[in-house]
Amino acid sequence: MDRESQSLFQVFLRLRPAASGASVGVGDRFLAVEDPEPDHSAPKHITLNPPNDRRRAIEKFAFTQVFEEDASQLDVFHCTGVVNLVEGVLAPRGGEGTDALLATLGVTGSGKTHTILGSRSQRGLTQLALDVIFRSLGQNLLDCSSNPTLEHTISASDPSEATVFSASSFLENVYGDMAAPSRASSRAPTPMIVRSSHSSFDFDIYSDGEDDHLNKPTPRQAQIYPTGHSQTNSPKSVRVVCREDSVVPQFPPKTPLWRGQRHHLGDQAVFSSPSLPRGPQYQRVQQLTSHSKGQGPLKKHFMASTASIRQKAATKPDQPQGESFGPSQTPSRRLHRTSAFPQQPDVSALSVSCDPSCEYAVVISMYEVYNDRIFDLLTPPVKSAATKEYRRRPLLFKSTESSPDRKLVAGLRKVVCGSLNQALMVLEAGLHERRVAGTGSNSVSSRSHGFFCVEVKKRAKGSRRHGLETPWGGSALTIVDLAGSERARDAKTAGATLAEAGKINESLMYLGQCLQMQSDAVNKDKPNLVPFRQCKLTELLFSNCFPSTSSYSSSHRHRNPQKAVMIVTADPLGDFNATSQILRYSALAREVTVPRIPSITQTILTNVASSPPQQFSSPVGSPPLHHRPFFPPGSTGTSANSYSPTLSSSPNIERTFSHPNGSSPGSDMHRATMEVAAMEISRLSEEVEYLRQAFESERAARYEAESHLLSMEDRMMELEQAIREDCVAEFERRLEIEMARWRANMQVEMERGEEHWGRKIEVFERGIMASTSADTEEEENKENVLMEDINQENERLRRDNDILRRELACMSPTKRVPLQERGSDLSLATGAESRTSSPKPARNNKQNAATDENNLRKKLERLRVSDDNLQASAARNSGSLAPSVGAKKVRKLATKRWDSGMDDEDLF
Ligand SMILES: Nc1ncnc2c1ncn2[C@@H]1O[C@H](COP(=O)(O)OP(=O)(O)OP(=O)(O)O)[C@@H](O)[C@H]1O
Repeated sequence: MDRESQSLFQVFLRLRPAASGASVGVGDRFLAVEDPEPDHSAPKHITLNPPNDRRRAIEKFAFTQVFEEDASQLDVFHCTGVVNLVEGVLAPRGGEGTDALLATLGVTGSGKTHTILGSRSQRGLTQLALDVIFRSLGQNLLDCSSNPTLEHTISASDPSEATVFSASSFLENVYGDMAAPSRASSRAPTPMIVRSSHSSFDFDIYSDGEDDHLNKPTPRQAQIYPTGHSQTNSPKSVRVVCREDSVVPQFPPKTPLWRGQRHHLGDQAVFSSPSLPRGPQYQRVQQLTSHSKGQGPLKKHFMASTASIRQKAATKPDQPQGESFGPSQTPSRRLHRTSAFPQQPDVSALSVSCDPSCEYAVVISMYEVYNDRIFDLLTPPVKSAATKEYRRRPLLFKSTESSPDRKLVAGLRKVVCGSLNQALMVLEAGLHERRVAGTGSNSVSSRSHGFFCVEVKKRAKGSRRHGLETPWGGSALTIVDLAGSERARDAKTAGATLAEAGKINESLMYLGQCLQMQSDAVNKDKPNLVPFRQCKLTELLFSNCFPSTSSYSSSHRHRNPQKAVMIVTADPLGDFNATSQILRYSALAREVTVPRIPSITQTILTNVASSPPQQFSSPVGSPPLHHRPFFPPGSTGTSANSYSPTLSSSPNIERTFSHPNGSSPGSDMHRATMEVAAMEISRLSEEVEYLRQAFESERAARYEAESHLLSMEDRMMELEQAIREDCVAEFERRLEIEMARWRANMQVEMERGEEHWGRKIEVFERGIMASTSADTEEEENKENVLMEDINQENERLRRDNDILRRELACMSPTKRVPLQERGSDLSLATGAESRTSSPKPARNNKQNAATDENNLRKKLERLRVSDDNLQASAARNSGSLAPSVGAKKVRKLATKRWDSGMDDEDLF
């Protein structure tokens, strides 16, 4: 058995064409395809020349086959043996069939999705495989519309706890789901206008479905990509949109295409070998598909147009690149009309045999592996009550009761399709849910590993006739579009998209380990210990690769290990490091050659007159080996031409050395051995020299790095110091500000307090004043009463005075009544009356007058005394608080008294 057939995967390499308008060779093309070996029509080997670094090793890789840039979708379809895979699944010769896996692997933007799902005008391997399957099944295919119990019976015999739908009910549900637009979370629309995030102008690229249009660069485009780099590799993150994106016909059509429709069934058993040699047949295929050769990298596969319709964050100029839109931002759901699906390449001439004694059913399911979890793409997300976000439930990859020996994705939604169109529409619906985002490397970059499963169920015909439903068996073709590895720097991803990229790269790393282990195992005849349980992706890809060893297997039907094909895609003008890494772990064989400059060894070698052809064989896929000197292309000297190393067709690489002149082996064996030894010594010493130089340069680089590290540490310390000082200064400045503010506040508070107390004192004073004035008023009232009394007394006395004066004036000395007889006022009055009524004798008149005078004086004296008393009592009453008022009154009284006194004196 040859080594290639022992591999778990056949590995093909497909090179992506350069961006349209780019001239090959202008950019740094680092990958060269070796000419096919004489016994092979197609190339199998490539050489990887590190750009701009002649000291790096030149690596050679072997693949099952290499597809150059001009290979069409049909070439890839034929030569990768998809038809073989389909045949294995249909099992025309009876039995359960063989599961098949077809996957693409590569750096982001290298053309994986293009290969698997095609472009707007070219179908991908998925559509072609589906076409062949439906065409091949023909009349043996059952449809839910004609077999109402089909759905039920498939569901009953499905081992994976799946929910089975008929295509018509599923599509009606999906396309009639009015809530879908608001919740579809994975794909946002691509705007018609594409803006370069680094340029100030709009950059519009429209596709009208014609390849030529796509391939012609606009003047602006040519300006942006003058050196031939593809857009997808451009750091300018240009988004490519298609005109049809904005004019996608309304769906569903008025007459649903799936109702009562059966696809045209091609003739049976027209089987074409997928392994077309590169002879006339290959040429014919190339001629047939020559129209598709102009595919440029600007084309989108037709599903990608859906993706672009719902393109996410990075396509919006104002959105941070790579970020996903929320569900609410997703506009209406627009899916393609089946007539809008591309029809080319045409595989109507192809079909494979199916088992004529069996009836078949095609069941489709889709899921994606995102962040190492499996999500069903055909089950709509459910709105979470807590977060109000649409979420999908992750599914388990496990053994179920019905499949104890085999792990399956449990709980998927599966759709029974009766025609190619139905299958394409289900595929479209599933892709609609798949996560994509625009990154700096690819405008429609897959952010998850997408799995498209076509289960071909099979059972013996006529089992229903006897009322017994035989359970369905069968196999599946799984088509996988892996997410691309990417470098965050190039992809310019951030946030969630960056985290996604981390998970993608991690799962691809595990996949790489598995692939490397399998190639090591094949090359070294070691047991196949592939560590595929490290992540979901590798589990899904590898767990069916091995024959079942479970104890259950005896009681269950035997399953063949799956047949697997991996198509590695690479852009020869893309990122060298990322591409070489993928090639390293995916290649079936690898050889590393240390480059050397022609030296004295060559001279020795050229002087060797003759040497027998020598064959050296070395295992490949092992850690880098240093083989015989390899003369890089372009190096001078005959030896470069003489020793052109080639990788053999087998994964085991062999190097054959032959003399250009084809001269016969030397007669002297010893001499030949010595020459070979000399060659080897020379080579080894050159290698030693090279390694010494490499070591020296590495050491110098290390010193440089260390000194750089030290200076960086110093710089860090300085920076830290500066930052600390800045912090202190800032702290002090703020403290100062705070203190000033505190002081100002304090001042304000104090003023407020003073004002407050001032107001309180004022109120208190007003209270005191109010009480004082009340007292004063009372005193005044009392004084007024006294004054009134005094005034009355004065008035009375004045009257008395007047009376007395009148009496004095009117009275003759003889008739005058002596004053002493009037002891009191009353007696005065009565005396006056009595004097008027009884006159006295004249002899006593003088004496009486003198007495009267004395009486009057005494009386006046008494009055004066009574005034003093009044004054004293007034002073007593007024108290200490109003002495001035008392004094004033006293002075007033005194004035009155003296006025009265004057009056009295005037009287005398
Ligand atoms: N063989 C090809 N012929 C023409 N165009 C191609 C080819 N391969 C890739 N392209 C173009 O290159 C661009 C990127 O390709 P694609 O989306 O398939 O990359 P990818 O590897 O799937 O990227 P990712 O991993 O980010 O999803 C697309 O515009 C596609 O049309």
